[in-house]
Amino acid sequence: MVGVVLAEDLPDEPSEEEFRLGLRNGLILCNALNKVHPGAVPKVVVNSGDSVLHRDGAALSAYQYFENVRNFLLAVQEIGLPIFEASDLEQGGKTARVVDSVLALKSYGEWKQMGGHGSWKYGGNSRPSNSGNNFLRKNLEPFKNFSSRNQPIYENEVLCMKHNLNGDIPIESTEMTSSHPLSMLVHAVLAGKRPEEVPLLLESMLGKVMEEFEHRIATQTDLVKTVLKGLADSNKSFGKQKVSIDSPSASFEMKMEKEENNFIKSKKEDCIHKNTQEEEASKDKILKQHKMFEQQQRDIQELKHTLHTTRAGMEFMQIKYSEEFNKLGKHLLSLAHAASSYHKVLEENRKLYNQVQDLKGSIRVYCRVRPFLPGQVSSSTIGCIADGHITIITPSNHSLLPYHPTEEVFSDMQPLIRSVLDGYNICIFAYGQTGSGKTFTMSGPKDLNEQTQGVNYRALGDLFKLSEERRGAFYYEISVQMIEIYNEQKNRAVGVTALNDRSSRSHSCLTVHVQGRDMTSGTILRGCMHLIDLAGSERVDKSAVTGERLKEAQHINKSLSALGDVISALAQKNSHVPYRNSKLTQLLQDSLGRQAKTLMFVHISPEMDAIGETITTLKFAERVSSVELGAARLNKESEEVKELREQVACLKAALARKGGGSAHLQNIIASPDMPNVKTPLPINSNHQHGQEYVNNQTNHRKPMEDVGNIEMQINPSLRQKKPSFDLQELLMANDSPPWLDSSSINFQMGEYKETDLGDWVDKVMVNKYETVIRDNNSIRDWDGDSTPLPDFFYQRHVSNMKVYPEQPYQRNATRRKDSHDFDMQGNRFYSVGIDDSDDLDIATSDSSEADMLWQFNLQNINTAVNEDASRIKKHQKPTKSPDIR
Ligand SMILES: Nc1ncnc2c1ncn2[C@@H]1O[C@H](COP(=O)(O)OP(=O)(O)OP(=O)(O)O)[C@@H](O)[C@H]1O
Repeated sequence: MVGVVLAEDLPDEPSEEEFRLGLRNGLILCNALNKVHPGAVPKVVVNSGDSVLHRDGAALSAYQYFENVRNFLLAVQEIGLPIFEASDLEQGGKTARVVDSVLALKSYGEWKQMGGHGSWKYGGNSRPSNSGNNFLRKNLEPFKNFSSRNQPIYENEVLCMKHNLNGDIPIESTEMTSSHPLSMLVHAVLAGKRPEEVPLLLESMLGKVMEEFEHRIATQTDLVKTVLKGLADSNKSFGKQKVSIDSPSASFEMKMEKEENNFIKSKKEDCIHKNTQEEEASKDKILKQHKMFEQQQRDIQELKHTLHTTRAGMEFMQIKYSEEFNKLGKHLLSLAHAASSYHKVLEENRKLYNQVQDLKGSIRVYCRVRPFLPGQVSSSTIGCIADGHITIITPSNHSLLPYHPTEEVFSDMQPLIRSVLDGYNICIFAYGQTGSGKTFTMSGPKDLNEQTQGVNYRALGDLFKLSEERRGAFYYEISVQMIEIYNEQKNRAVGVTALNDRSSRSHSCLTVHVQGRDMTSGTILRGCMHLIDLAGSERVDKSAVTGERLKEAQHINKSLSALGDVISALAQKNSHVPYRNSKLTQLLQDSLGRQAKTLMFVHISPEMDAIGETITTLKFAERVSSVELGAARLNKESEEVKELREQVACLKAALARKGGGSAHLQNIIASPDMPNVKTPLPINSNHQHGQEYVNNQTNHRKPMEDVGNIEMQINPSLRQKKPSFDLQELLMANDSPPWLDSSSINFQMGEYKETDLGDWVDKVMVNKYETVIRDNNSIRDWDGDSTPLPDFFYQRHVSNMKVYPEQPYQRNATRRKDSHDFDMQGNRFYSVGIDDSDDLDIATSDSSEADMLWQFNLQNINTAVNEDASRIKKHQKPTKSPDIR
């Protein structure tokens, strides 16, 4: 209410002592009273000096101190509010009375603020009363203890009291000075009474007073007991309270005790509340800890479960691991085995590599001199063979050459033969005049035994042996095919000539196909080796042959000439190598050239009368040895080849569904001219079987008279059934050109069937077949049915194929110097010109060219071919030369 007084204010929550000290100078009290009742204290004394006021009041003058408190008390008294004694503001005073007075003042102020309606009542210990008659003055005794100035006040009060009560009462002023209020009350009651009434009045009054006191004491006692009991019940933990009710005389003290009890109670309640809160907090904490504990238990269970699962998994993994480990061990073992085998192969290849380097760039040429035959007594023309030079000596000199058995010869060429297993194409052929020992080298003598075995046997034996050694690193399939080219046909023939009673009249071709699969990498290696025992070159006049023999000789010489041409073209690095000029060179195409390793055995005879042939042969050998072929190519199977194989398989399957002519086509597909297609010849890879096969083949070599074709030669009608593919015959048999008329093809194929040609398929058959494919984009069976071809086959095979004419066409074409490639483009044929005017001169200087002429009008046939084929029917009727047939 009063705000800050003298720069100091009471604290917000002052202690009792602070409260007392704050009120001690009376400034707050006076100001507060003035606020409530303006002008109640007209003059409030404020410290005039500069000294700072202290709560202990040391700086205050007694005057100031007393004046304010006195004025306050007087004013309050005037209003009718409960008062206190000035000493209550001193240390040890009863502050409860001060508090009561202040609270009464506060209540009074609030009542006035509300308008002051009605009578103001205060619920404190003292009840103010506006009634002057009922007013009980307070004991002002304490003021007497102050300065002398107290006396006037006291006196004034007494006077005032006298005046107020009853001035008429004849009471002595000294009695009126009785300090006890009760005396004043008594005086007031007794005033004006008669003396005889006083005892009764006093008795009655005292009785009532006693009643009232007793009643109040009882009430207060009950109240205190109730409170104490409640406190004791609710706060046993705080100990017993010592409550004294021995002083029922002081209501203020009781009130204060009550307040104190209330305060204590509230404090205790606060403590209880605080404890309760702490307990609740503790409970919450425990609850949380319990929940956390439970959660941890669950987590532990989960972890245990996970651990169990993981352990089981680990055990399972361990088992699996040990199994895998065992498997791996086995696998490693096999790999180690394969690796060791592979290393062996590598080692071997390394050795071979040097030999390959030796061979690189040239055809290896061996020269073998046949020794004199038993019974022959003659001087050798061969003087010395050393350092690549062969000395031919004159008859006057004689020389004895060291004899080299076939075993020794073979060991020298063995690495070359072995390279077929590494995917190289090999060509070994024996060249030489008749009787010079070609067959002896390649196959062996008549009385064959292990020592006299020729190169063929030894090569096959070695290949099988080597493939067996490489087992584990490589898997080999070895196939063998035997072909003999007689008069540019299918056949083997031997006959008696003047120079050799067992003269080979055909070229014998033993071909070994090898397919090896690298067990480690899966790479496919393909190699093929031709072992060729050529028919003997001879001077026609010397061999004294006529008729068929002469013709044979001419064919032989011509094919050897073609071989010479190929060699020559290779030597000159011509872009075109005339492989197609003979069956022999066609057959050797993939093994005689820039992709293969070639070895030629040149055989010469030691006889003096063979010196001419010997020199010719050696010149040919010299020519051959000068050929540079370059590095041989390794035949590794690429993806494309794999695809081709699959396509061929598809094709075969498609043909198989059609039946009939599929077998023929399979033969065609499997022919040596089909690149990278495995031959269908069923050769067992077993060594023994292979040898037996070759033995059988050798055993089947019979004198010319014994073979069927000789018989057929004797009987021309039979001969015509052979698939000679004589154009003249064909044209006579069929009006329309064979490549345009399916019937002619059927005829040819039918003829083909009859001859039972085995695995060898004439190129012309392929050509004719291709024609059909090209024309109709389908495969036509012999009976005319057609099977649609897959596009890929057409694109990959047919479109890349060239057509090679049948031999009669070539023979007619040989008359021309110009040459043309045969091609399938536009369904037209172009003649292959063979410039063979010198062919026969190469190997057979005195061959009769007239005998080689074919009585066929080349101009006519070319015209017919290049123009409308149908016109051939009408206009082309070639005449047959009587010299030929
Ligand atoms: N190196 C040799 N050692 C012993 N005899 C040999 C030798 N070479 C060849 N002969 C014998 O010479 C004869 C003729 O040999 P071979 O038949 O092998 O000759 P060729 O060149 O094949 O003849 P053709 O070309 O006429 O077939 C045979 O009796 C053969 O045994």
